[in-house]
Amino acid sequence: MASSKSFVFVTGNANKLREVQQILAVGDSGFQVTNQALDVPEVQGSTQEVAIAKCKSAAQQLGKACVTEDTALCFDALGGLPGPYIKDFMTKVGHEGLNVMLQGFPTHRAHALCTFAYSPAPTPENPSPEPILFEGKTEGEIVPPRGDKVFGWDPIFKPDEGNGLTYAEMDPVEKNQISHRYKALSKLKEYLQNVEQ
Ligand SMILES: O=P(O)(O)OP(=O)(O)OP(=O)(O)OC[C@H]1O[C@@H](n2cnc3c(O)ncnc32)[C@H](O)[C@@H]1O
Ligand SMILES: [Mg+2]
Repeated sequence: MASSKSFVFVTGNANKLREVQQILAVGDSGFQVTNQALDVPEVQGSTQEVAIAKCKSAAQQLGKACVTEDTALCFDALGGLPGPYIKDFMTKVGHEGLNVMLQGFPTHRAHALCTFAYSPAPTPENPSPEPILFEGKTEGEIVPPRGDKVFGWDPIFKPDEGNGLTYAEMDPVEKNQISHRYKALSKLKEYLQNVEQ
C-alpha cells in the first residue's frame, strides 16, 4: 500500500523542486511535497554545518517540521572547493571560469554532493531540534559546457555513470536515476516512511 507522507521543502530553487517532485513521482512513492521559499541565511563551514544551520533556521521561521537541501560541487584539485560555495562561484565566474580555475591541475575530477536536512517541529521543550542529514554523492569530472543551460552547473559536470554525457545533455529521467539528489532523497524518503507525522 502506498503511504501518504508529506513534507515541506524549503527552497527558492525551482529546478531543485522540480527534480525532487519528479524523483518522488517514480513508482508512486505516495509522498506529497509542498514548497516554501524562505530567505534562510547560509553560514560558512563544512557541508554538514551549512546544512544543519540552514534547516534549523528554516524550522524556527516556520514553526514546523521541514526539509532543506544544499548542493555542493567539490573539485579534487582544490581540496573540495568550491563545495558549498558553488552558487557564488557560478554567479561570479560561470561555466567558463570554473573550467579556467582547473587549468594546469593534473585532475579535473569532481563530485556533486547533495545534503538533505530534516528538522522535526520546534516545541517549547525543544525550540531548536537537531536536524538529521541525508547525503548523496555522484562522482565525475568538470568539462567545457555542453547541453542546455537550464540548471546551474549541469553543463560542466560529466558524471561517471552518464555514458560520457554531461548532466545537461542527459534525459532528465536518466539524471534522476544517478544524481546526487536522487541518492540523498532516497535516504530521506526511507527515513520519513518510518517517522510518525
Ligand atoms: O533555496 P536553496 O535550496 O538554498 O537553493 P539555492 O539555489 O540557493 O541552492 P544552494 O544554496 O544549494 O546552492 C547550490 C548551487 O548549485 C546549483 N545546483 C544545485 N543542484 C544542482 C544540480 O543538480 N545541477 C546543477 N546545478 C545545481 C544551484 O543552482 C546553486 O547555484
Ligand atoms: Mg541557497
